[in-house]
Amino acid sequence: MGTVVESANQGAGTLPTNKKVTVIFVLGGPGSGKGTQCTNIVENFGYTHLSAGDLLRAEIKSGSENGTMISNMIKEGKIVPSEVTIKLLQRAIQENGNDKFLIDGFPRNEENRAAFELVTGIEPECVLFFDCPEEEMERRLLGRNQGREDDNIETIRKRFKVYMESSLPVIEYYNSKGKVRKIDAAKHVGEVFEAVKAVFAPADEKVAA
Ligand SMILES: Nc1ncnc2c1ncn2[C@@H]1O[C@H](COP(=O)(O)OP(=O)(O)O)[C@@H](O)[C@H]1O
Ligand SMILES: Nc1ccn([C@@H]2O[C@H](COP(=O)(O)OP(=O)(O)O)[C@@H](O)[C@H]2O)c(=O)n1
Ligand SMILES: [Mg+2]
Repeated sequence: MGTVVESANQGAGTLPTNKKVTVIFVLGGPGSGKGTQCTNIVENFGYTHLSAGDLLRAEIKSGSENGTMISNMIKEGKIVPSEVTIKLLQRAIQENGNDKFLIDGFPRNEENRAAFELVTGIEPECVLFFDCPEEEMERRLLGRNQGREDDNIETIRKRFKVYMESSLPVIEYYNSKGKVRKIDAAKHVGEVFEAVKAVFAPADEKVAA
């Protein structure tokens, strides 16, 4: 299995402004620990973290004309139309000085995936997939305490259904292209990060460590 560093030229894409970037998609069910591990990766490997959910929540707060629509979709656990989310991601990439991005919680369905590829021309370097049993994800979401309107049991069930029906096929698509790095996300945060590090660190560094 190639590491991120070994295959550094495969994941590049060029945005309309000609900015060349490397992108890793960070996927997994709601509550699998995507955001938590992205924070660790940022601290250790110099990536910039872009959470699609965070960008959508910021868009609601900014008083955007799409705010009510986005808010209603999130409360129902539905996936916001790609056009909206991709614009936010593109803007965030272009405004940032970094050229290495973790895109967390996107693409969440086939429409997200195909539209992003078409609009940005970016192919992900690889896909980090946090695999976690539903009952553990449910426990984590109910204990998250971030005041999120979608972290209630009714919406959580809807999000799990959307994940199974719409998001897992995207992971399967990338798996068939050999891009998925599957991580057992049911373990403690530190243990999960050890597995994440193995994806990022080149083989020679692993031997030296
Ligand atoms: N490995 C873990 N074990 C236990 N709790 C975790 C773990 N990873 C994250 N959490 C907690 O679970 C909740 C969901 O994690 P988060 O990173 O927000 O997941 P996601 O972005 O995939 O929804 C948070 O309260 C977080 O602190
Ligand atoms: N690509 C995306 C990502 C999130 N979202 C919406 O934002 C919600 C929260 O996403 P999130 O990534 O912050 O949620 P977690 O998986 O981190 O719990 C999702 O349930 C969707 O309603 C979306 O519509 N499209
Ligand atoms: Mg998250």
